[in-house]
Amino acid sequence: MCCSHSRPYSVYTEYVDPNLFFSVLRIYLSGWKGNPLLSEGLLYEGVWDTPKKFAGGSAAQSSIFQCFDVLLGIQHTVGGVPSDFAAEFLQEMRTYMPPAHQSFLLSLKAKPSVREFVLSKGNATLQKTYNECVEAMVSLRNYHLGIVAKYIMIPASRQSKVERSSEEASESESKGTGGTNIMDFLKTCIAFNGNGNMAFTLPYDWMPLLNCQFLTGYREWRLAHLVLSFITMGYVWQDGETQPKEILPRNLALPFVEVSKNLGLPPILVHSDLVLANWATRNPGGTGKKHRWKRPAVQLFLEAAARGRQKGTLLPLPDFSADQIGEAPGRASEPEHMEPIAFVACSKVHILISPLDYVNPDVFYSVIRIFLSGWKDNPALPVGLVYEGVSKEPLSYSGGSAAQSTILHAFDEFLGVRHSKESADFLHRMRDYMPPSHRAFIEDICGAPSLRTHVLSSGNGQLLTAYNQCVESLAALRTYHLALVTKYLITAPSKAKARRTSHLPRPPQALEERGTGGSAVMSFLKSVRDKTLEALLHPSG
Ligand code: HEM
Ligand SMILES: N[C@@H](CC(=O)c1ccccc1NC=O)C(=O)O
Repeated sequence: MCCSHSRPYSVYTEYVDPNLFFSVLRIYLSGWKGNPLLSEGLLYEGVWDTPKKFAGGSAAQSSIFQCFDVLLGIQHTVGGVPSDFAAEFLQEMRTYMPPAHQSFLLSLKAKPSVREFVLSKGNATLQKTYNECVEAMVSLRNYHLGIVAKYIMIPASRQSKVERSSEEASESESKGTGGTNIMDFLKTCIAFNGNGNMAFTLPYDWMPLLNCQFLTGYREWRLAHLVLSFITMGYVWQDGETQPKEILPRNLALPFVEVSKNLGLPPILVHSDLVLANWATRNPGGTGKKHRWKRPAVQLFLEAAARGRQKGTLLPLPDFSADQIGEAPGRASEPEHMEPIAFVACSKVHILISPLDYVNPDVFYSVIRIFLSGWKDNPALPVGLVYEGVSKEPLSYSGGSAAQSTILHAFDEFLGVRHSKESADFLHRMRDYMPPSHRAFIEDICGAPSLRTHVLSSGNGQLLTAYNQCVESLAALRTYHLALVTKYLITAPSKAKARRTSHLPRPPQALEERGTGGSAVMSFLKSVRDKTLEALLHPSG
């Protein structure tokens, strides 16, 4: 199907200058319907007595996409919230097409769609081809989103900056507010898809130089790190592990390094991007607990399979941020409450790991995992990545890993678990990938008097039992995690290899032996679990 090709778009976007398009050409395409500049419409003198409203010229009036939609049985949203009226809009756009095109669409609509035909046949090959066509449409529309961002959103944000700065004249110039407003850019990259989930547009072809001075407040800096890290991972691994990008372009590298320095984080995707910052309130205006449902905000992992370049896979992740554990009953300062707190905390994490069961292990391994991979201890990018404009030498950073989650580090220190030198070295290195306040929190726990020594010296049997329950539940959690890792990293890939055909890309091989954080997975995780058990106290005498 011809839409598997985005070349015609590339040709167009190669020679039309975005600023010229936005500030000179675009107005001549505008109409007088829904246009505040001509809100009453236009009077066609001598033709009609009253002004008429007509929409401006738009590629939505091209019959080709609509034709594919009808053929493939793709249905667009009808009604709903005011901004969600795709079907009505596209229908109206048909009235701007030449009548021959309109009647062609009508004749297509009158027949059963290809979708119905494919469904009725129950033929797997036919279904696969059909799905490829649908995916090609998605890919093309994603590509188009990028074009819209490049030709409208980014020039618009520049213009609003120019308007602002002409008001503030020399003041803003002296502050060096050149480049694109990073927040406008981030908003442009993150768009809502039909399900209300946020999705990304990849800016590889049009990434402007971003100005971080527009970021206000910690939350915005964290959002910037989250988005820039996703774009970076997508960029580096877009063509798979055999052809990683070795240079991160300046327009991405410079703001990413600046944002990272500001936050005290490394310039790579970290656990605090993927999990901790990756949620949003479902209904920001709503009140009451029901309305404050958290959900992952940016969960799109970028996959370059089949040259589509802009596909995505949703990765549902639990949010196991420390604030949830704060809901546990009891007060930390009182020893008798120690058991409920640590126990509830561990079992909460346990519950929160479970939802991962619904992430398909094949998809995780073959599609998603590569985008968590880093450029340290990774044979696919052994020398590291050059951050253009930052350093001539390549820099090495470990990939995103839950070993960067603060919670088990905190429990280990709190309970006095001592790991082997090799595991401890790795885990300590992972602390450099945490937000500095998390690192400091762990250090505070290390600096406090030892709970384990206190329990031992207290001679209090109840306290010792409570302590041991906590250690056991921590070890049980690690045993559970080991089973999860076996399912996702051992069983699934070996089954995938044994199968000859799959719609998924060939599973990557570079990190077969290692975790995305760089550890020697099974021996590391077993040692960490076994050393946890070694912390158990035995009543003396
Ligand atoms: C698909 C699911 C998962 C896989 C395949 C997986 C895999 C791994 C691997 C390979 C490591 C070793 C470190 C590295 O090199 O990256 C690791 C460590 C770790 N993972 Fe997971 N993980 C998964 C989900 C989770 C979840 C949901 C949690 C949430 C609590 C978690 C918590 C940890 C922790 C805390 C460590 C550090 C070792 C420890 O302290 O026990 N993992 N994981
Ligand atoms: N280190 C793991 C992946 C991992 O850490 C992970 C897997 C699923 C969901 C979240 C994860 N890490 C979060 O920071 C791996 O080697 O595949």
